[in-house]
Amino acid sequence: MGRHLDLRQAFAHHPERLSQLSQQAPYVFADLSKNLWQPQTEQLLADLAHSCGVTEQRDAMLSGAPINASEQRAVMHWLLRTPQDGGLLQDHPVVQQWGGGMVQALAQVHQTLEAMLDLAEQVRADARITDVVNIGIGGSHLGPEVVVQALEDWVDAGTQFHFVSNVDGHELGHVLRRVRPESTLFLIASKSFTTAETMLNAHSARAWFLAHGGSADADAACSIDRHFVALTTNVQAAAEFGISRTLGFWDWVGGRFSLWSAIGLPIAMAIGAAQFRQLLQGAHAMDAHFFSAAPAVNLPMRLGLLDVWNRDFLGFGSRCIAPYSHGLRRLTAYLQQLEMESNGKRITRDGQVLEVPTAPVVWGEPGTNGQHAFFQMLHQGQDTIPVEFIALRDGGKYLGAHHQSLVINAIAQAQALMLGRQGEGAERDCPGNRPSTFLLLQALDPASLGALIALYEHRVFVAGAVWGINSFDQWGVELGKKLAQELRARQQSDDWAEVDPSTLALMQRLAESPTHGD
Ligand SMILES: O=P(O)(O)OC[C@H]1O[C@H](O)[C@H](O)[C@@H](O)[C@@H]1O
Repeated sequence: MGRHLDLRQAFAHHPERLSQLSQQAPYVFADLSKNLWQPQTEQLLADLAHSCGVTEQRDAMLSGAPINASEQRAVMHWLLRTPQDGGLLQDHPVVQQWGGGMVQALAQVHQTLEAMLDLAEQVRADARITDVVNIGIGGSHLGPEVVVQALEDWVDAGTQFHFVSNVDGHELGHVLRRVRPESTLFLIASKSFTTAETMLNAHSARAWFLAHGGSADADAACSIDRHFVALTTNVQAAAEFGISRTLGFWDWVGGRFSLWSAIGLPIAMAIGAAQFRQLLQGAHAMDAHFFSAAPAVNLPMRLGLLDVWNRDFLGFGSRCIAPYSHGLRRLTAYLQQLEMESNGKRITRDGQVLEVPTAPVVWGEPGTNGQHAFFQMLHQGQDTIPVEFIALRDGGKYLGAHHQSLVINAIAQAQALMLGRQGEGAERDCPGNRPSTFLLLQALDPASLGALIALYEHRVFVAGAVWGINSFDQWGVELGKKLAQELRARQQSDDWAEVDPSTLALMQRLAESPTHGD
């Protein structure tokens, strides 16, 4: 049913294969027929999902239950794009059961959304602001960056958006050399407002601002108050930093799920309030599909189960994402955090070591560039690597011939992976029978992009629910941060005073005494 399936034979004997293994979902058409599975496979996987209680776990998320158990938090990023009246979910039986707490949470969501959109429109109307610098990392960076880049057709040409994330001074320096304090707005984006890279970048930006004509005096024309905004759940820490304008959000919004919240302010500034609402609307349409559609025609369910099939039954250790769209050139980086930080885990929710592999390595680059870089391995390498093509039905205003060429290349590559080539000599032959998924997005517009991102969020949920892991915490990132803090303290301590702070001396000293007190 899996590795022994010959896709060429399957299509030859079952012309109905495409219609059985593809479907339309909101803004996205998915062709799953070139994967190494059969309709019966999907039925068995649906039985597996049923036995793992995936639907019950999904409904628990919709009820506002604290399903992120290790942090005792609800998981409600989907609430951020739910209309005040519940929208397409208002008749859902679980929503019908919502208590006052959920109703109040939804009201707070809309209160914050209106404040955020008002601020966004104020900045867009202020001709003095020509540059917006978002300082944040991880979920406080990747989501806003991919959306602002993807929706550049809607971005006001009069304002430049910069995303600074790395602690490497080159990145912040590159931006500061190109902006002026009086025409720049700094967004300090950090859910915790403690992340070391973001805090150092924020302090350096403030120092630069004050050294180049900015003032700490709230009444000054070019003041911290007017030129810095904090996006965080930690309002107190933002105030201590000296920022008076803060847009807050809630603990039940995970960092990698936060672009729909105040973290999305740079998006709203870039595309405007109306288009930001379209982004939310597209995601909500996908939410309603995920929470309501039957498993057999529930695209996030089918894709999440396909991920389990490819990883655990076929043993594929990675998945290549190939967006055939320059606008989606940062999508893979975003999906790496979404998928690998959510499901890159070995312990189940009840503390047991998992016997099966979980999240694959997610990697890739836009097409057609990938065809000139790593597609050789995909066609003739020793490992089978599932490929995920993402193409646009409507290429927008850019040069029709270019879009046609782009989509034809994507389709041809999927076909070549499946068909392969035989009989032209060992070095020229391609084995074929290599799986791929083809996602055809309506267009690169706010609603379609919102739906696509929501599709990936829910797909990650489904795979995590089958594996029985908590897809919403990320304890693995704490150790490195802790060791970095200890190393910084050791480097500044007396007993290391004689150690040359150069990297090599540090590495040698660490080799002699790996941990504190050695
Ligand atoms: O938004 P912040 O609190 O600054 O956190 C930024 C990032 O820090 C860590 O890397 C977490 O693993 C990420 O999930 C988070 O997005």
